[in-house]
Amino acid sequence: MSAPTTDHRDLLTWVRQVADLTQPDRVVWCDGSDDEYRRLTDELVGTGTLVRLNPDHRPASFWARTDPSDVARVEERTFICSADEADAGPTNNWVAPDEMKRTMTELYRGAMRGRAMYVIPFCMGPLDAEDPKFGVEITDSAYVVASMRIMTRMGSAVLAAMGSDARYVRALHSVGAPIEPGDADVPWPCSRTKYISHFPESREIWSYGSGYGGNSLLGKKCYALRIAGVLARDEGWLAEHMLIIKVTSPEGRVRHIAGAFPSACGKTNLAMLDPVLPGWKVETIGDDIAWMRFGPDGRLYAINPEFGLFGVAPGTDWTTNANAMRTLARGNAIFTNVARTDDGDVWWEGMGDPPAHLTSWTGESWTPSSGTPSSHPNSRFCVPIGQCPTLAAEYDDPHGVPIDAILFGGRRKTTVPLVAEARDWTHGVYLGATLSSETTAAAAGEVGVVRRDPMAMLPFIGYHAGDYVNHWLSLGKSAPDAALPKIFYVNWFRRDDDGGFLWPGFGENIRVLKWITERLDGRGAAVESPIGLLPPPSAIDVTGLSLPPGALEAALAVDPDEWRAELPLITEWFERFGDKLPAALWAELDALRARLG
Ligand SMILES: Nc1nc2c(ncn2[C@@H]2O[C@H](COP(=O)(O)OP(=O)(O)OP(=O)(O)O)[C@@H](O)[C@H]2O)c(=O)[nH]1
Ligand SMILES: O=C([O-])CC(=O)C(=O)O
Ligand SMILES: [Mn+2]
Repeated sequence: MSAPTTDHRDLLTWVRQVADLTQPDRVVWCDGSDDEYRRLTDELVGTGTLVRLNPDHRPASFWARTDPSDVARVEERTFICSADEADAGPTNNWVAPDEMKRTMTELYRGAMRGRAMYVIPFCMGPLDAEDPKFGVEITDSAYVVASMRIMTRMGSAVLAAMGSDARYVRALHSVGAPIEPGDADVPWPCSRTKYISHFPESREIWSYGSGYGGNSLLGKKCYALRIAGVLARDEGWLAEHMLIIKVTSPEGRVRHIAGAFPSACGKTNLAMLDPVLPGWKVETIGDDIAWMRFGPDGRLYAINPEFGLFGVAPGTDWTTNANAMRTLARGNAIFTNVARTDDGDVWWEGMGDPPAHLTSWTGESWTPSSGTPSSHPNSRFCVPIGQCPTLAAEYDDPHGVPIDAILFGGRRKTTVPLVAEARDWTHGVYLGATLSSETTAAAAGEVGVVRRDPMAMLPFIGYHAGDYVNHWLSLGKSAPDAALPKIFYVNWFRRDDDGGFLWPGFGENIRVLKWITERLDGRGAAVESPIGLLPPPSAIDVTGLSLPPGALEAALAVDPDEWRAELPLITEWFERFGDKLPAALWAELDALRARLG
């Protein structure tokens, strides 16, 4: 941590203006060094925000508990403040930019009193990219600085690369909890008033009141999806909520697959898949965000703009996601809202049998008979992606990897089969635009409610959702058909009558990926169905898998009655887009209705 070593005038001016407004005790320019990280985490241990875990179990790792009101993204308090209200569309909250800035300026006034104000220069994607995507986050949270160091490329090297005039996204964050003279700080400062605001025209992010990941690590959803999405629309590329993997067959055939699933619906797990089929290899490139642009050969190339993993803890175990467990075993992790064992390790639901005693995410003594989960369902681990044993060598390549297939997936108990293939790009965009999923604990609000979530981007589209699906359609026209990725629709979460999962998921998902790669190779059997091309059950390799009789058939089934019941829901969804809904998507819906009879 040092004085600014930059002559970037615009940045220096902005930092001074923010300090004048927010009145911090001191301004700290973050250099991203190990020393700085050690100092910050020591301070956080001092304030009780972090608890150091037992280094025998978890080297250089920490346990954090949030305020119980500050545990997830707050979609109700997230705003797209475009100049024109119409540009925010039917799926976003909108407030006029001037009005939002007036309101939030008053909230920021004096908001950092008694605190340090940290300046974090960061870059989304490799620094040696042709057009590096810089940002600077100003925050009064040391937890945010420590987390941003794991999640982004940040510090002195970024500031140097920005030179004196690089364009950057201004990302301002305050927990909104000034410390008045004589008052003590609390372990998790935050405010009841929360705003997560985006100004797409000026490429600014203003966040207030929350310290939780998606609301405060502004390089992630706010920049890499909502602001980058607007840039992508204007510049002809895609900023998507997708994992990226490299899949190698036993014959050595390499395929790259991107997949969009809503929050807490399986991206991190698929990104780190440990294949059960012999000879198959899956390597990780990204687990949450993909930036994709067409290369000179007409193919779509994807990079992961992030530097770390911010994964859902519950359900993560040696049996479900051994690679995540291996990544975490190397240490350097921050665990938020999980439970702590008496000997200084972490535990969460899904990690085998519970220990006899824990300290729960709310800080209370917990035993298996407590009757409540020990960890919050949206508890998270934050860890450098470089520690992932399956990280692909291509991860750092600024040109990215050519995408062969795109998966759209949701969490549906019924209706949606294990896998279906789109007939063509337009049909695939239709499948993405009508994607539905049950809500999860990743966002504040009710859990388990089916909602439409276009391309798993509902909370992250920074402009009109109709323009967004149109952008997808028009990109399909800009490349030769043969070069476009094939699109598939998947659902790992279908249930049987007793409520159990019909498909075992996790490492077994390689069986579905195998069929997908066979389809890419022009092999692999497929049968027509009203919703797309389906594998006959015999086309899924179930060697070594014992499923209950009829389970695979049930997982793959398309029930016309269930799909007829979807039609009015899809119609209602499309009507929300008004005249922005591309005619081609209405035509797809009409064709589906006709096929269902
Ligand atoms: N049954 C089943 N559950 C799964 C599967 N994959 C993931 N899950 C569970 O779904 C939850 C969320 O999975 P993640 O992989 O963390 O989801 P994500 O899409 O990365 O979530 P975000 O980080 O919020 O974007 C975890 O509890 C997983 O254990 C699967 O194939 N089958
Ligand atoms: O953004 C967050 O807070 C966590 C996350 O990855 C998601 O919700 O999709
Ligand atoms: Mn994830």
